[in-house]
Amino acid sequence: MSTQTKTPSVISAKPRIVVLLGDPSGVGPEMAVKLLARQRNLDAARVLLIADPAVLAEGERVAGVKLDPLQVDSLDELRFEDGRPSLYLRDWMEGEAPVLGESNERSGRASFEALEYATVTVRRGQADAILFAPLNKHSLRLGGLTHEDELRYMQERFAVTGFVCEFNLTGSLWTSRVTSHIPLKDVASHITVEGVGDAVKIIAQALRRAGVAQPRIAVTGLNPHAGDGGSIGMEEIEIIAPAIEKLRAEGYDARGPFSPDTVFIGARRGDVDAVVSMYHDQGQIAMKLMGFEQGVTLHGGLPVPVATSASGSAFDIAGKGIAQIEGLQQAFDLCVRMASGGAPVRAPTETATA
Ligand SMILES: NC(=O)C1=CN([C@@H]2O[C@H](COP(=O)(O)OP(=O)(O)OC[C@H]3O[C@@H](n4cnc5c(N)ncnc54)[C@H](O)[C@@H]3O)[C@@H](O)[C@H]2O)C=CC1
Ligand SMILES: NCC(=O)COP(=O)(O)O
Repeated sequence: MSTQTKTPSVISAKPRIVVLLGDPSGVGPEMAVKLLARQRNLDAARVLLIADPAVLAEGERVAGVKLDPLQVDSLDELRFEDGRPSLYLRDWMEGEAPVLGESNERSGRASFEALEYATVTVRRGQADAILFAPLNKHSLRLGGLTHEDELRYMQERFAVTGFVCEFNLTGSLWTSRVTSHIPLKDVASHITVEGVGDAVKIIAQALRRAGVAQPRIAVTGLNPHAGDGGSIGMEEIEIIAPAIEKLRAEGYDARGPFSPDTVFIGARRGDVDAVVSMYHDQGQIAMKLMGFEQGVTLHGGLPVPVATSASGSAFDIAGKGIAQIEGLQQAFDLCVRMASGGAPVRAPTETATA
């Protein structure tokens, strides 16, 4: 990898995006290298890649591409050149090449440390957005994460006290969820009027910023067939319907509760702009079936855009060089648009995801 300094060209006010390689044992490094090998991405933003050298080398080997970064020795000396990624190396793997295709503590620690550095650059005012290639939550836990997930970790690092929530986007359809990465057995006890309200309000606000003046939001039930009039559970009658009523009284176009298995039929038709689900898989199974390859996860409620692909660490294909990057590309494009300010946070096309 060359670290030669090229003659600097004029630096524009392009957004500064921190890019992370994701879990070293998965497809993340390969995906990130493939992404940064696309010159148009380097022309669209000022990219700071924060990486372990052994992980980057492995990503380059698998992707079959060598990057030409501008190496910076410390964040105090951070600088950018047009059309070229800046690279800040940290030796988290202690010189060891990643073991591919499994969760392990070393990879988890490296992913976790990278995440921390990314939040530091934002807190220092050196980055406008964060894009990470797929992480692996089990590895993160082995590496020291004690939070529910990376979003709740970043929430703490950014001192955000309000509600945060993953948005999953496929085409022009958005989803948010009342609960996220918690065991299914705990979901019901976390469904509250306030929680439903938060999940609707956060996505309504994001959609308004994206140019949808009065977002139409479908809310799912918790139980099969949305409880079927109370015969399969009472959460719809006692919690979700009252939450929707309250939201409507406050001016939100919230609708439902709808049967979780069929709500996406109308949503796919364009009947609503967003679906708020009660738990992860109610939304994600539908969304991933509709557009796994282009899917994006945006971390709502943080001070800067933080995005990643809807696809994960894919241990089963790590090292094979076949990982697709369309979702990560869409996530990168979304970071560029959002961090550029003013540009609508919308899907660029119906099939693509933002
Ligand atoms: N962007 C992120 O950070 C995400 C991380 N995850 C994490 O990833 C881990 C594994 O999650 P799973 O649910 O097993 O899903 P996964 O997305 O890693 O894999 C599901 C299936 O899709 C295929 N696949 C995934 N990415 C692909 C790509 N880029 N190109 C071609 N095929 C691909 C895999 O080979 C596998 O058959 C978990 O720890 C999860 O938390 C999951 C989703 C997003
Ligand atoms: N934080 C990224 C992430 O968890 C993406 O996966 P998903 O839970 O939204 O499917």
